[in-house]
Amino acid sequence: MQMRFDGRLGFPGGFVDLEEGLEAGLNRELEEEMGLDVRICGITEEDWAATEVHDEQNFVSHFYIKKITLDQIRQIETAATTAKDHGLESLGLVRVPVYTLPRDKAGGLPAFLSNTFIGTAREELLMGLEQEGILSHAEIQKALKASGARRQ
Ligand SMILES: O=c1[nH]cnc2c1ncn2[C@@H]1O[C@H](COP(=O)(O)OP(=O)(O)O)[C@@H](O)[C@H]1O
Repeated sequence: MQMRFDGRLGFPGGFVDLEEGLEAGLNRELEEEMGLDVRICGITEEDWAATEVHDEQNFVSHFYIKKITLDQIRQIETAATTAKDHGLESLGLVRVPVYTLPRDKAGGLPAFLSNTFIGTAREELLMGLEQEGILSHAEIQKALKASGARRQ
């Protein structure tokens, strides 16, 4: 995820121009915000995961999930600090702790979830973790309970 300019956590992305198309617009935003080399890890239609209509705010959001290797993650993290929007729209990439610290049962993912997220980003994170089999539904519920946050 990334720390946004407004101090909230969210996913890299942004508004897409009608004429450019969804994946092209997303890849443009990923390049601007985190310096993603779209020739190596570009997003395609096959990575689509969910769509949500936001009636009150008058927009539709699309969420994509792409599995990449640890090497690719490292490359992206290294490039991110030289991206066009680094220090402006994006204040840095953030890895998500997907464990709970046994010490206090609230460190790790529960503590991470108690941060402030933009829009439905927390929901999207949890959906992605479950959909990709990284955490079970029960593990997510447990982390949410320990975090004091409620699933929307
Ligand atoms: O990661 C995300 N998940 C879900 N919704 C998001 C995410 N990032 C931004 N949004 C939503 O998209 C809309 C525009 O967000 P943002 O504040 O980034 O654009 P802006 O800077 O052009 O106003 C907001 O309504 C926000 O709630």
